[in-house]
Formats: sequence, structure tokens, C-alpha cells
Amino acid sequence: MASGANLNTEQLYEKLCAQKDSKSLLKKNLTPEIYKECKDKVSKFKGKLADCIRSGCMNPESGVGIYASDPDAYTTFAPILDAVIKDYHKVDTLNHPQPNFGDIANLGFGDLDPGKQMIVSTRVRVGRSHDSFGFPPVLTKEDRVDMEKVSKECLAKLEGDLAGEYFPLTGMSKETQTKLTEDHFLFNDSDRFLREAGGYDDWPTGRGIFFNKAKNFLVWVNEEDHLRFISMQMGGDLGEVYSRLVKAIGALEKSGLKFAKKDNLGYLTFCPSNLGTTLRASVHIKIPKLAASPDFKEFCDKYNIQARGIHGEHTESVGGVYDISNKRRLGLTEIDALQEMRRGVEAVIAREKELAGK
Ligand SMILES: Nc1ncnc2c1ncn2[C@@H]1O[C@H](COP(=O)(O)OP(=O)(O)OP(=O)(O)O)[C@@H](O)[C@H]1O
Repeated sequence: MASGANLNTEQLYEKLCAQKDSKSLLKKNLTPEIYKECKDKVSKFKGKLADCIRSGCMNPESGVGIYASDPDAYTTFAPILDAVIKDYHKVDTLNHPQPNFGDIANLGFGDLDPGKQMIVSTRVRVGRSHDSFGFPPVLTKEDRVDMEKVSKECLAKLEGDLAGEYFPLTGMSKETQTKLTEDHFLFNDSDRFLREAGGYDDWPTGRGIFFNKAKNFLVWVNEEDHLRFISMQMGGDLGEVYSRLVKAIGALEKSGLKFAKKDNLGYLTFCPSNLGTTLRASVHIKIPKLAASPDFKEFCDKYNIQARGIHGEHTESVGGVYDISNKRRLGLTEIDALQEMRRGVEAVIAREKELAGK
């Protein structure tokens, strides 16, 4: 349960105003004028401003600080959400293109590390939201159960290499959960920013994971987003990982799922940092030399890539292995986001080799 769950919009805003050192995008962008414009509005899913800003008001250390209460929040609370989106994604105007996954039969690349020297594993994920359900702050336990049912039914229609089984979190043993999490397959409920936004309300009801037989295509159900589609495997074959994901998205679109989307913003997600393509393509890669060099951050910025620890966002590196992924998700197509990551990873490999004198 969020600690600020009982505070109303005004009380939350007072807390935000009292934050002195916060660098969050919410603090920066929720001006008195925008607050006044949004404070009494209610979205189609009964979302209020309080539902969007609770996490940022209760956590001065937030980076973003605002979540969308539901897909319609991006319209109802556009004055604040658009400002944060522009700031986060570093764009002046919101004109996200139509989806374009490229020609997967002619990607022009495959394995980024054929010698298997540096890339441990590769993963590409997208987030999707059902257009008929709100996001965590406005969901009831029954909504979560209903949504899980709809998702499960569509996942059961996947065929061939994508066919698999759904495992609900409810009833799953602690050992199985820990093992799946350590193997980087499963999510947990440890993000305090998400907790405060209501992301773990009614946990573990309605949550679960689907995977195919080869365990290289997974779907997270009701983690942060309603759905996260994930393609992953050991090694560096980005072409294979991406192609599998694109095929899965196509199959799921045909299975009856209707995804929340908005002109100029692309696919809508709970956190505004993820919308647009919602695509994050990453490698776990051994780069001890580059990571230790003083210009590591600058190097990543130059290629629009982000470095994370290997146990997810806000974690540390282990043994010189980093998670390197595309930073941009909005304002470019899926294939362009992927190519940006591919170019960044190739540059990382070349630089690590240079520094190691190879
Ligand atoms: N290339 C990869 N190989 C293996 N596991 C990976 C890879 N990239 C990410 N993971 C694993 O996926 C899990 C989720 O990571 P993380 O939360 O950073 O990213 P995400 O699922 O893309 O979502 P978000 O960006 O919203 O946090 C973690 O267990 C992480 O180790």
C-alpha cells in the first residue's frame, strides 16, 4: 500500500512544494499554473491528478515523479504529462511516428559478437496496455483479475515456437520466484517509486509470467505495465532476438488484444518515460576497461545509449558486466531505436577492444 494513499491532491501538492532539493521532472514542470489547470480534472477512467503525482510527491529522489493514472490521463492531464514527456525524451514537439518495425528478413545485421567474447545475453522488450483498462492507481482487484484473464486467453492462442504456458504469481513458490528472478526472467515488487504509485496494490493478484518452451519469448502480465513482451537469449544475436519479438507482437495483435495508443505519443504506458515505441533493446556485456574509463558516461551519451547494472534499473554492475540499451523510445520508429542501440553496442565493443589492446 502506498504511504501517501490517503492524501488528496492538495496535500500531495503541498508536499511537492516543500521539496527543496528534488530534481524530479514533476517538481520542475508542475508549475502553479499547470497545477491549477489540472487539479480538479478527472479522466474517463476516474483518474485524478493525485493518482498521477503521488509517487513523485512522496519521493523527492524520483527521477520522473509522475505516472499516468490511465490511458486517458495523457489527454486529461496533458499540460503536465506533455511537459514531462518533452523534458524526459528531450524533444521540442510531440510527433511520434507510426510504428515501423523494419523488414525483419533484411535487417542487415545478426550476431553482434560472433566470437562470443563479450556479450553474455541479449533482450528486447516492449510495453503494451489494454485500451479498455486503467493503470494501477485506478484498478480494483477485480479489474486486475479480469485483465489477467483477457491476457491469458490471448496468450494461449500463440502457436509454433511462440506457444507456451502462463504461470500466475499467486500460488507460485518463493523458490521458483527467486530462481526465475535471478535468471533475469521474472520481475519482483521491490521498486519503491512504483509501490508508491500503486504499482504493487493487491500484489500478487493478477500478476504472472508466460513463456514459450524455449524460454526465449516471455510476457510479463501486470508488472509495471499491463503487458511486457520480451524476447531474450544467451549470446549476441540481436537479429534473432528482435525478429522473434516482432513476430510475437504481430501474432498478439491478431489474437484480439487492443492496445492503448495516442496520435503523436505512440503506445501508451504507465510511466511516461516508456511510451512511444516502448522499446528497450539491451545486451549484458563485459566491458571492464570502458566502464572504468573516465569518459564512460560521455561515451554512452554520444551514442544515445544507457548503462545499467545487470539486475535491472538502479542496480550495480557485477564483474564488469553492464546492461547497455537504447536511451530513446519516443520520436523515432522501432527499427530506428533498435539500429541506434546496435550502433552503440558495436561502438562499445570496438572501444573495449581498443582499450584492452586487442
Ligand atoms: N540483455 C539482457 N540479458 C539478460 N537479462 C536482461 C537483459 N536486459 C535486462 N535483463 C533483465 O531483465 C530484468 C528487468 O530489467 P529492467 O527492470 O532494468 O528493465 P526493463 O524490464 O526493460 O524495464 P524498466 O526499464 O521499466 O525498468 C532484470 O532481471 C534484468 O537483469
